[in-house]
Amino acid sequence: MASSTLLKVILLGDGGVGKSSLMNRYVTNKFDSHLFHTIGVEFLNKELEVDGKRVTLQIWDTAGQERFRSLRTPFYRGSDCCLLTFSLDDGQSFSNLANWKKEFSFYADVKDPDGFPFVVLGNKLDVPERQVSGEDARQWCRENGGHPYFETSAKDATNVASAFEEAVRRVLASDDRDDHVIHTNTVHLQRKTASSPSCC
Ligand SMILES: Nc1nc2c(ncn2[C@@H]2O[C@H](COP(=O)(O)OP(=O)(O)OP(=O)(O)O)[C@@H](O)[C@H]2O)c(=O)[nH]1
Repeated sequence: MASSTLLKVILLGDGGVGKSSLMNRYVTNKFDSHLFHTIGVEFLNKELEVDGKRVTLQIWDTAGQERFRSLRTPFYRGSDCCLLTFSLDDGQSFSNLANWKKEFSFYADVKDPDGFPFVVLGNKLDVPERQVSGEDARQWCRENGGHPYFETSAKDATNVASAFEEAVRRVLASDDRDDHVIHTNTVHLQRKTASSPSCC
């Protein structure tokens, strides 16, 4: 019987840092330079194999703008991994990482935030006007739980797949629960496409 592990990964970070773009780049390999702000949450599924293990990644993209807070927070529970995202050309989005970690941990009911599989993404690596150095970002990660750090570009696809794969590795390393396993002859997961995202 073919089986796959279902993992829920959630993207958080300020509005405009590139969460939707990262999800779209990873799942559909496309980039849109005129994306609208997300309202609430959307998700796409991606199937992949990591270290010989089949995984169905359910990627949840959330609205980063403060006014959508009450629409996104109900979807944090049950996340296996959280991608804390900021933009390398926006120092404020980096300063806000701690708030995002706190908001996620509260609404997802995470008892030990530093032990949870967070992965930090500094996006828009392709933009020359950089405001956050790699050293500052790595230091923040070291001081806040030792989370892995990736500098990505949704625009030119740099490091996007590596970041999601590392997220999967972190979860698999931290979690052997059997309740993630789905059997493909008993459960049919509908593949979502970028043209018809699920929107809540
Ligand atoms: N140059 C460059 N632009 C990017 C990159 N990623 C996203 N963008 C652009 O940044 C803008 C915002 O991207 P989104 O993906 O909508 O950002 P978001 O974090 O989902 O925003 P919210 O939905 O408001 O939370 C869009 O114009 C994107 O085209 C990147 O890696 N490089």
